[in-house]
Amino acid sequence: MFMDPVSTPERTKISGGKSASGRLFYFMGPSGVGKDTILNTLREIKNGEVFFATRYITRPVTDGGETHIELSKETFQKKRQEGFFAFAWQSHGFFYGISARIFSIMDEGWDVIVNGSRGYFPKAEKVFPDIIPVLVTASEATVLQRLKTRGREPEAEINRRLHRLKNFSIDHKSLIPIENESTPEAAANLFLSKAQRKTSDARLDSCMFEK
Ligand SMILES: Nc1ncnc2c1ncn2[C@@H]1O[C@H](COP(=O)(O)OP(=O)(O)O)[C@@H](O)[C@H]1O
Ligand SMILES: O=P(O)(O)OC[C@H]1O[C@H](OP(=O)(O)OP(=O)(O)O)[C@H](O)[C@@H]1O
Repeated sequence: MFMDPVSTPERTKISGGKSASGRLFYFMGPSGVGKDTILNTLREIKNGEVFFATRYITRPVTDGGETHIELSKETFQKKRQEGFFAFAWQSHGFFYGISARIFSIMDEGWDVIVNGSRGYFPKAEKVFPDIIPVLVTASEATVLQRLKTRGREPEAEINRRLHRLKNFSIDHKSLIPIENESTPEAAANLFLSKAQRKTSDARLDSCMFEK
């Protein structure tokens, strides 16, 4: 299935505030740690304006999980060559991409959130040096339980994903670490509090915290 990205409701407009220039938050963390769940919780919080980038993936939409745009491998590679993607990587036997639209969205003043890969992060940082990494973590036991509960992958694939759990260390001056051992709401609010701008033009962030 292919959906026209222009008609995709990626943007969640909540309260009407805009900052001068948008920031790029790059969520990452091991499979099953809860990234999608936290992002869905963030979407539901009605007190901010953020652009959530939809992912283009060669994984069938029928596999469940996040709402992504499914592309065939051929279409993905064609779009990649045409410069359609800001970020593109390969993992778990699939191709993943984030549209280059995020750059014009940020130019318009929107903060952007993408769901990325730890393995790809060094390249993403080269593409956009002001990127703000957000690393979601939980214990191995918690992640294993969550992968089993989600039930999207067979056991062998769950074991492969667990194997990648601790294979990355992210050392970055702007890193926002988010431990997701409590509720998704707690993790989402932790992110919002850490993402608050320190400067006085924090219109977006003050909107985020309006009750
Ligand atoms: N804080 C949490 N508490 C309980 N269950 C969670 C929490 N965060 C995520 N989950 C569950 O864990 C599973 C994996 O979460 P998901 O968001 O798909 O992870 P990821 O996107 O990182 O692979 C899902 O079944 C989800 O409902
Ligand atoms: O380099 P890593 O940090 O290990 O990440 C590899 C890939 O795994 C996750 O995707 P995907 O949505 O397929 O998996 P998940 O839903 O199980 O996290 C993540 O978003 C990356 O695309």
